[in-house]
Amino acid sequence: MSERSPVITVDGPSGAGKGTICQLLAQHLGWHLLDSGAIYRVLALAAIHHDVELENEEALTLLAAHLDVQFLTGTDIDAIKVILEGEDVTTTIRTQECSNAASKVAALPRVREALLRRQRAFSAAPGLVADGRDMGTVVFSKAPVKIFLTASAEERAQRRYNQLQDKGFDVKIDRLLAEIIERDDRDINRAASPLVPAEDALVIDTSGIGIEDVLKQVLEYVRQKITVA
Ligand SMILES: Nc1ncnc2c1ncn2[C@@H]1O[C@H](COP(=O)(O)OP(=O)(O)OP(=O)(O)O)[C@@H](O)[C@H]1O
Ligand SMILES: Nc1ccn([C@@H]2O[C@H](COP(=O)(O)O)[C@@H](O)[C@H]2O)c(=O)n1
Repeated sequence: MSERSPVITVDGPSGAGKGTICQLLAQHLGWHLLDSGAIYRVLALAAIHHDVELENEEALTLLAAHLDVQFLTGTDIDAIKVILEGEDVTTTIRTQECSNAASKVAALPRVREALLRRQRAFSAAPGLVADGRDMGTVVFSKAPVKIFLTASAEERAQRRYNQLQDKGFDVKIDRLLAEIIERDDRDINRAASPLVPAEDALVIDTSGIGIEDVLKQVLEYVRQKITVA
């Protein structure tokens, strides 16, 4: 990691608003963006494509070390394309199947280890906004600004429901809530890099707080901690 490039880490459970806030923050600051969850999602999809079992740590570690993935940024930071082995998988990696598979492969310590260098390589001038579960605790543990976003499971399920309904998907909120609880449980209780706020992170419970107000709180905190434009 380049010592001169500051990193803002944003961790938290699924649906807490990390992706939304990280994109707005990176856009506002003109910084790079790391969506680390996308890397785990791509690995899970590669495993499915290559018939690798999601519990096979050895094979998955090898796959992770040689993962042929590209993140293509156009003029717009919110239009990042994800390319796996030459195929555009931007939409496919967002399916529920990939979400669940990602949280299974992410529980394996050697897989996480194999992806560390790839994630740290995103750190570059003028700065990086890093979105994930262990950005502040492990990947960028020396980051000068650490934020942990959370919200009740019910509110996160409702947000996901609204998001999927807007996209025309027919979904059941009970099923979304059950999947969120199951994924939280796996992420929080795994031995390797569990989902937990860094000791020096600002924790923001976004339940009942709109996106603009969360962004305002985050920006105020960033300005308290480091000098930014
Ligand atoms: N504070 C908020 N209030 C209401 N809706 C929100 C808020 N933050 C985010 N959302 C909405 O909730 C949905 C999920 O947000 P987002 O994708 O940013 O979550 P996430 O934490 O990145 O989840 P994941 O880890 O699963 O990718 C989006 O539709 C987003 O617009
Ligand atoms: N730093 C990270 C990021 C993600 N994960 C795992 O991947 C799953 C998908 O992540 P999204 O942020 O895209 O929803 C997530 O449930 C985690 O299991 C991780 O372990 N570490």
